[in-house]
Amino acid sequence: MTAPRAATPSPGDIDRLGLGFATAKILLTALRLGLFTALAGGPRTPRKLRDELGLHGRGIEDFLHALTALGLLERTPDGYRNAPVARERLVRGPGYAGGFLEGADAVLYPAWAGLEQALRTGAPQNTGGIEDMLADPHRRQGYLGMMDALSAPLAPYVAAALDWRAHTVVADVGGARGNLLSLLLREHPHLRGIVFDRPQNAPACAEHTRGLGTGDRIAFTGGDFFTDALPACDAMVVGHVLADFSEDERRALVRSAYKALAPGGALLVYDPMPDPAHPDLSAAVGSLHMLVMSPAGAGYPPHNCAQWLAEAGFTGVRTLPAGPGNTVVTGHKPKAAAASGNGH
Ligand SMILES: C[S@@+](CC[C@H](N)C(=O)[O-])C[C@H]1O[C@@H](n2cnc3c(N)ncnc32)[C@H](O)[C@@H]1O
Repeated sequence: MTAPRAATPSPGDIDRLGLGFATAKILLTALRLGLFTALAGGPRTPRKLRDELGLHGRGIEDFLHALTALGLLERTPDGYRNAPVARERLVRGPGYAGGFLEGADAVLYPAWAGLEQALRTGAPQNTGGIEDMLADPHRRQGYLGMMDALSAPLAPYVAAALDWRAHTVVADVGGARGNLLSLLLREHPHLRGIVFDRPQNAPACAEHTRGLGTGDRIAFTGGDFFTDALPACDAMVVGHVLADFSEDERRALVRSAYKALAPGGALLVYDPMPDPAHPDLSAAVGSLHMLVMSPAGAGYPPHNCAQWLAEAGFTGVRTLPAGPGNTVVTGHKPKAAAASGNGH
């Protein structure tokens, strides 16, 4: 069977695709400079912006012109001002959508410069591993913000993927600072939660869940999900985690999940799950992030995940789309299963 064809670019599109890095860097640099935030106070001339942002002056007109052509700024007789979308989403403060992009600029952009090298060698192109990053409070905070930005749009899909009335304690394994779990618990007030993650994330989780009003319903367990038992629970979320690791490690984690769940409990996995039969740029890009950022990670087709769950003993395995680039897979531990696992 042949795969459905993706949209065919015109010859003119090819240059635009190839120079996409320039457009990306214009937006990312504007965010890094705090340009949209500076313009929240009203229009500014290029000269005023140069002084406020500490710039040289050369190139500023072209830079502002480009942002205007992108629809992010508007030119007025008093100078440049934010276009409506920039006013709503790119000014630092509530509703700011630039946090993830600022993190992507700092972490992903340099790693993507090594895409060719990653494809040739299979080696990640970032500097330092997760433990280095977690040891640095500033980088850790940026990382946690990026994770929140990636998973928050999936919360409605997670909240709708199971009949949560049948569950009481949900563990979010690799749950970071409890952002997604908080959104789920706010949607289903009878649930209590456990975040299982590296111990370094405990203070951030306590602070973040307190801020979201779920601190009294969420406990934190620190550990290593490859060497420690996972928390006992009757529902478990493993999101944006399996794709960071090799296939053997994913299978091992799914088996640990099965062991920790009570009979009748449910496992929910979400990740970028590119399926070659259905080309999806978001899923493929999400998967390539893992190529350049991790030693063995990659997205995987939904049917592979379904198979790992079935091999571990889960039944009723279902696959559900979860917005651009992500898929949710769920399965249940049979009610008759022994709590300690199925012997696989
Ligand atoms: C990509 S983030 C996903 C966070 C969250 N689930 C989400 O969707 O936003 C992976 C998480 O797994 C945690 N993690 C990585 N290796 C771990 C390990 N060996 N044991 C426990 N947690 C780990 C990281 O600290 C991080 O919070």
